[in-house]
Amino acid sequence: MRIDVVTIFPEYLAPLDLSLVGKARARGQLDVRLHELREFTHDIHRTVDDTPYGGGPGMVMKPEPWSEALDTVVASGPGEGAVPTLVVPTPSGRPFTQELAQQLAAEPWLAFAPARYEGIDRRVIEDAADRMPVVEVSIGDYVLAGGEVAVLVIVEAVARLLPGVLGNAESHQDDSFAPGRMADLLEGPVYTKPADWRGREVPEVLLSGHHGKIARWRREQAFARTLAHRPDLVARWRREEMDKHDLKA
Ligand SMILES: NC(=O)c1ccno1
Repeated sequence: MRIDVVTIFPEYLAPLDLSLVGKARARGQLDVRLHELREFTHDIHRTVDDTPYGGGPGMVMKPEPWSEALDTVVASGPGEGAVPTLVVPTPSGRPFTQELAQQLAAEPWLAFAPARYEGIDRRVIEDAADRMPVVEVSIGDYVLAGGEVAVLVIVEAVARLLPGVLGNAESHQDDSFAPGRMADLLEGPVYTKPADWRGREVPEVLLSGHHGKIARWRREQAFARTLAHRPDLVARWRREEMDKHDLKA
C-alpha cells in the first residue's frame, strides 16, 4: 500500500517511522510519502489560509495550494489512470470504524488531507471528488486542532490489517469490532504470567487448556463488556434478532 499525506506539519507524522508502521515501511509493505503543503504556495509568506467568506471566526485553508499538492500526488502515481482514495479527517465526516478500516486496508493507495484552522475550502474536496474517491472521516465526536493526529490513528488502524504486518496473522480476527464473530462486540480482558500477581489470580478457565470452555468464557466476557460499555451495540443485536424473527408489528 502507498500512503501520501499532504500537511503543513510533516513533523506531526514522525510516529509513522516507529513501531508497527515503521517496520512495515522498512519491509516495503508500506510506502509512506509526506508532502509539505507550503511547497505548493508561490508567495513570499507561503500563505495557506485566508479569511472565511461570509465572515466568522478563524481562517480557511486556500484551495490553490491544496489543488496543486493533490495534482502532484496523483501525477506521481503509477499512471494508467491510477488515483488514490482521498481520506479527509474531519469532525463532520462519517465515523471511522473497524469496518471502514477494513475497507481502506483493501485499497492500494490512500492519500490524506488533514486540515488545520477552520478547514479546507469546500471546492478542493468537490474538485478532488471529480477525479478520485473521497472519504470524509471522523475519528470521534470531538474537534482537534488539526487532522494530522487523525491521520496517525487511521493509518495505524489500517496498516495493522495489511497482510504480513501483524506477526500473528490471526491477531486482528478477535479484535473488538472485527468482522465475523466479534462484529459489534468489545474484546474481553486478557492475562499473562504470572498466574498470581499481588494476590490477583488469572481466571482458572484460562489455565484449564479446555479450548471450548475458554472460547465460551471469552465470548461471555465480550458480551459483558459490551453490555457495560456499549449498550447501543446491544440494541443493534436486539433489532437484528427481532428482524430475524420478523417481530415487526
Ligand atoms: N474528530 C475528528 O476526526 C477530527 C479531525 C480533525 N479534527 O477533528
